[in-house]
Amino acid sequence: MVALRLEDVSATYGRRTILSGISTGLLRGGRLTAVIGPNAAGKSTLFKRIAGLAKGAGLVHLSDTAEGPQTICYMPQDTGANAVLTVYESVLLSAKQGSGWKVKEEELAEIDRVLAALKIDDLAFRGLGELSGGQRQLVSIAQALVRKPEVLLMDEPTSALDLFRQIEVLGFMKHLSATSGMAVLIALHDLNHALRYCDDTIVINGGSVAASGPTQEVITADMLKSVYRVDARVETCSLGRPMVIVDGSLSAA
Ligand SMILES: Nc1ncnc2c1ncn2[C@@H]1O[C@H](COP(=O)(O)OP(=O)(O)OP(=O)(O)O)[C@@H](O)[C@H]1O
Repeated sequence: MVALRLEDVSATYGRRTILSGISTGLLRGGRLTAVIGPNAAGKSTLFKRIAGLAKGAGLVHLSDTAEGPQTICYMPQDTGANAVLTVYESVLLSAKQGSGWKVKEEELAEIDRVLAALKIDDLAFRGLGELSGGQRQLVSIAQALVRKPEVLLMDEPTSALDLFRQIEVLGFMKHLSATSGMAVLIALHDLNHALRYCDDTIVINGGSVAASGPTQEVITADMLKSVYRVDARVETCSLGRPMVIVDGSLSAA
């Protein structure tokens, strides 16, 4: 199964250093890893650096992988709407990236499966330009999944989704990574989603790793205070699940 490890990774835009000294343990296939941290901490930049879309020193180690074009897939936070294509065409185009243009039956069947799994099969022949923000986000997820990457980097994939869709998508990703062996890294702002769905969590703050490890060990009141500047508690709800309860911001206290 694929495993990803970062060794002293940095990232720069021009002369500006955004990330430095980012090292991780083995991020294994079959697991979901949350990447959390405040706005502008460097989460998207980290994903771009891993995907080879940003420059910087250090090493991105990938083991037990075929290292083809489908190895790493980055699903960006903002996906523009190409009004010319239908949903189906855009997903097919993504599936064919890096391979020939001959379309096989099983590729079409896979697109049907992914659209159905994300419950957007009814949108297949609608133009991208006429979709809502949440619908477009689901299409972006479909475009990433049909490529069947070994490492999937999802940048805030649920930010435009309603509550029902958020838990559907995250539950589906957890199931998919466990069954397919894909390593999934998800940038998230909702820390309760990280606690519920993600095995491990990496906290980025000011371009460095502030904490990393099993999610429940990482998301603590102390971390929330030092990284997010909020007074918060992590308590067990009536169903036995840990939950973040925010009492206020430190600057307002
Ligand atoms: N193309 C770019 N050129 C120069 N600076 C950039 C570029 N993209 C991002 N930055 C800067 O890099 C820093 C990190 O941005 P990044 O998008 O990685 O943060 P983030 O943690 O994903 O933030 P958010 O939670 O707000 O999405 C920010 O200060 C941002 O202004």
